[in-house]
Amino acid sequence: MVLLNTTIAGYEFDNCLMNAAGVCCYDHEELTMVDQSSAGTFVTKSATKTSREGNPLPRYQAVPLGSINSMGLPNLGLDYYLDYVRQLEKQTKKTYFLSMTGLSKEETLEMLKQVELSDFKGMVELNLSCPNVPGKPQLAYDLPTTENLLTEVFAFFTKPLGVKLPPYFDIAHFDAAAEVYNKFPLAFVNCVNSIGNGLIINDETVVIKPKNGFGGIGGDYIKPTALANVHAFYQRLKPSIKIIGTGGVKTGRDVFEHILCGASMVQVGTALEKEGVEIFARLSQELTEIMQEKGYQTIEDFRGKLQYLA
Ligand SMILES: O=C1NC(=O)NC(C(=O)O)N1
Repeated sequence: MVLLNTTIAGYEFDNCLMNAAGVCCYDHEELTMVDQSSAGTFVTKSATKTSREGNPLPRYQAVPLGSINSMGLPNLGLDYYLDYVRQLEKQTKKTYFLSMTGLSKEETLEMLKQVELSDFKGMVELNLSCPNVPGKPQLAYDLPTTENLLTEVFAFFTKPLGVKLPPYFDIAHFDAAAEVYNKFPLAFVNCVNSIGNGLIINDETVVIKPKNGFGGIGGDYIKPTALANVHAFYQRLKPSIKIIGTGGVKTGRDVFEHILCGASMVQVGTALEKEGVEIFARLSQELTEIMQEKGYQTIEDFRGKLQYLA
């Protein structure tokens, strides 16, 4: 009997699959679709203190090998998502993820203080990596500022909290970033957000309007980078900090590889946008078949057990 359950920060999930923030999670309708699918849970669209329109359209384009987006954090505001999840928590034992990101340190701290004072029972995914707000850098590429923020966060925040990270590309950066994250009681790190500021061209024109076409890249293009970030942090972080793997997942084999690299949970973005929530049942079935073939009962039988060449 194969089981796809997983645990993060003492919270049990009956399935190790969920949406990636930003995909199928903008409003009650989309969140309900994920909640009622085979996914183990959902994460909300990254919330800011107040609702945001986001960037001008067209701001998302699917392409054969993935996607490009420069949404610009369109969302309905923290209260909308917090109230919705708190209502759901009254009806079920499931643990949900609330994604958020302030456009300033003050805004981030203010939102987290509001969550801390609420009866929210789930986990926070603090997005430190949005590449698409013009003029705003991907915070987690600035490690001193990130360390300063997390120091102020954990001075008061006691609920489970993880961070959504951008992809790093240099071993020295994996080392330096892990050194920072290991200083904090993080529940998880989520590797990776889209690869920021890519460019996709159709004939002679960019395909999205914001930032002259520059946008975050997802899908097949980013799986090698996503797997490397999952494994690099799995190798470097203290065991209490779990890894969520995101990036390039569209088959059960992709899920298997993320877990092999060390992921305890796997999020689906671009492929979910393309296929809809039925993808979770398909991925679960495909992963189950792979595990059965290999004689694995649970994901712990192979999580992190990527083999190297002698
Ligand atoms: O963190 C984010 N990553 C993305 O790729 N896009 C969204 C956005 O633009 O809102 N945010």
